[in-house]
Amino acid sequence: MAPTGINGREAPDVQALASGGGFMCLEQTVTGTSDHDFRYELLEESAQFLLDGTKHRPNIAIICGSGLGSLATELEERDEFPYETVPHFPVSTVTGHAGKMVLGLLSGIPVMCMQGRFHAYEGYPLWKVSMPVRVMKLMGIEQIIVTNAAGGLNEKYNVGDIMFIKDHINMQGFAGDSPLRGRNEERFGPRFLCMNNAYDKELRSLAREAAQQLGLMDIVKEGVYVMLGGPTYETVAELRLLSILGVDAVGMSTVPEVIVARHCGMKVFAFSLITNKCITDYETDLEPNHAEVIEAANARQKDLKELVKKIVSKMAAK
Ligand SMILES: O=P(O)(O)O[C@H]1O[C@H](CO)[C@@H](O)[C@H]1O
Ligand code: HPA
Repeated sequence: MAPTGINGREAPDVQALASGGGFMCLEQTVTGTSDHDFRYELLEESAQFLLDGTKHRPNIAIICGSGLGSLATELEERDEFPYETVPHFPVSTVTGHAGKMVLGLLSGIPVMCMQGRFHAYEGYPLWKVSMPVRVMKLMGIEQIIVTNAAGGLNEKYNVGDIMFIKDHINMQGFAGDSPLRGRNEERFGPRFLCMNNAYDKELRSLAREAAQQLGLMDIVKEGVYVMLGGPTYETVAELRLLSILGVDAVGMSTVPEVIVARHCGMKVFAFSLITNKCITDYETDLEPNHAEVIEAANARQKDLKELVKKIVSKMAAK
């Protein structure tokens, strides 16, 4: 019988781990927070399951943020895979995140959409939040569009603005956490990863071109995103601090996905839809809430769909 470990779980085979038999963080195993989903072979199983269920072979993926999932409904000849049916996948628990992988054609171009993402505040470790990105890589994805809903901290931003992300501040990284924490999987990428060009300049320039052609440039901004752990919105003091740090938009996602995408060599374009203005003074009764986030996302739905379609066409043509 296998020896029983912490919390009645099977004790980790430390020797196998040390010799590379399993790709999980030893500490996660010992603390009982890993359920072994991190192993390369299991990610291959998720990827193979999706490939077996569709004829589409996309090179481009889109992660849909809060309220932005209807982008996936634009896909033609859709194949949909609820997360609970995909081997080794976590499930989405947040309103505005349908929880499906959708493959199909966007303006005739094969794409893959994550209609709903995973967040750290749902209880997932960062590696699990971002594991679908590795599954995408194993399916052939080379370019990814990461979208989110975010609070506008830059005073010049209005609700409904679209901020192309040019850089981020990885707050979790400051505190010692990372989706890449643990033994490095060389089959995906290097142990030490540079992040100074994480957001691809060429893709951003294509996106600007697309926005220009659609007459959207007056609502397009370019700025710095920060991910906080959530699920609380920020205090006034926290927002004032972030403002001093040079943050333009505040959210609770995206950064782990971008880190993992860059680790495995994908090109990244990302944008935030500004769904609310961050409240930086004490003299107000206004309070941010998720309903307004979804409402603002719905209001900008049409423009976003057009923009993403055009960007995808340009990405496919380059
Ligand atoms: O980042 P996405 O998933 O778009 O969602 C944003 O909206 C939610 C808060 O209203 C948080 O989940 C935040 O991260
Ligand atoms: N703060 C953090 N996350 C968010 C916000 C916000 O104001 N709006 C949408 N997601």
